Amino acid sequence: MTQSVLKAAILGASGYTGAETVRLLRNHPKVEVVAATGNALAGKRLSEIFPHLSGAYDLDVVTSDDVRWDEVDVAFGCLPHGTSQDLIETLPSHVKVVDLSADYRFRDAKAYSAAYGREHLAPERTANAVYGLSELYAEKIAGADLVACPGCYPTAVLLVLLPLMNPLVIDTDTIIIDAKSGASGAGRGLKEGNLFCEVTEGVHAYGVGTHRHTPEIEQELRLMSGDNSVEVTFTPHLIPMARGEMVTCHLRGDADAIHAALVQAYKSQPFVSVLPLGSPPPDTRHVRGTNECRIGVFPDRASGRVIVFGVIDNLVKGSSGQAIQNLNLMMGWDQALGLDVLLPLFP
Ligand SMILES: NC(=O)C1=CN([C@@H]2O[C@H](COP(=O)(O)OP(=O)(O)OC[C@H]3O[C@@H](n4cnc5c(N)ncnc54)[C@H](OP(=O)(O)O)[C@@H]3O)[C@@H](O)[C@H]2O)C=CC1
Ligand SMILES: CC(=O)N[C@@H](CCC(=O)OP(=O)(O)O)C(=O)O
Repeated sequence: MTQSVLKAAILGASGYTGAETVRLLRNHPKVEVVAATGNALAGKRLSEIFPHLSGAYDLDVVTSDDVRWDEVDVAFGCLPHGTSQDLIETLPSHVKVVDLSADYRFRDAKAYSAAYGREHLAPERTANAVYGLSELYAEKIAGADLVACPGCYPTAVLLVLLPLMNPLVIDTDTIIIDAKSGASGAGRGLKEGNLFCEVTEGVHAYGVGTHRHTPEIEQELRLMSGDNSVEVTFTPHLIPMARGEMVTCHLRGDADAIHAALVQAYKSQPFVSVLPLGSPPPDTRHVRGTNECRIGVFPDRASGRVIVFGVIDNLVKGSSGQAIQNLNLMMGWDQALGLDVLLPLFP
């Protein structure tokens, strides 16, 4: 690839993460979006589906069969799990892939099948894909051809927990994670559970004890700690807002040591900030529309536990923003390229 501008196809541009990737790439000086795909919505223009994108790339939404792949350098996979591998496995080998689905997150194809209920088409490819948690795996991401972006919950959870794993500064027997997400985390597809009346004016847990992000989180904690017995209790909740996600991690350890490990891990990172001890807890509105993860550490003197909060925007750091950060790393560019222009939308 010698040209100065990389040509990108957005697979699933008619969905939330696809549209957000298009919006963010409008600011990117080294990437041009040349193709946008959809399924049911193919045949429309992008601005018909998403009027807010009329000032971005107003492309025709086509099916992937109609993309001129010889003109594409990189594909962002913003497709449902399963559909993603079906399509990615057909792409010509010169196309780099940044996948936002779960299809290449598991090193072990059997673990993928157990969590997602289908056989993997390319067990070797998933075994060798790089897990795209940008801050922790930048060296592996650099030069990779296929990067699997973490799920939105695992992104926030692992940014909090991975720096505490090696050296270990918490008790790994008692990790409890309480998580909350806005409804855009479930995608734009029509689902009863996403109807306004099902979401507004209430909060409910879902996937209790069974959520598919639990094995993804445990895979990464086990790899980092070298301890295959690490388990977590992970409970997600749906809350009545469009975007934003908060994870509350209840840990056993020393608050000062936990805070110091997090500060050390992220001291040179542009997109993760660890608040000083004693600051007010972070709020999803402090990172809304940005690629930032903000972390706050609080000792609970009465219980001896430590409570660590992480907040992200699920559509930016939890998906499209991190995907672009990963492309930057893959290409050897500044990881913040095109992403550091964003200030939070508040309130
Ligand atoms: N939403 C979030 O916060 C996050 C999502 N992710 C992951 O990113 C991926 C995309 O999520 P999201 O954008 O929310 O999903 P959406 O449901 O909003 O969008 C899905 C996209 O995939 C297309 N699509 C669906 N079925 C097919 C098919 N059979 N063939 C071709 N295209 C198809 C849709 O096209 P059309 O609408 O035209 O039918 C649409 O463009 C998922 O794997 C999700 O888990 C990851 C992190 C966060
Ligand atoms: C609110 C909501 O429904 N959230 C989704 C998570 C979306 C996500 O980011 O994860 P994946 O990429 O693994 O789909 C869920 O709980 O399944």
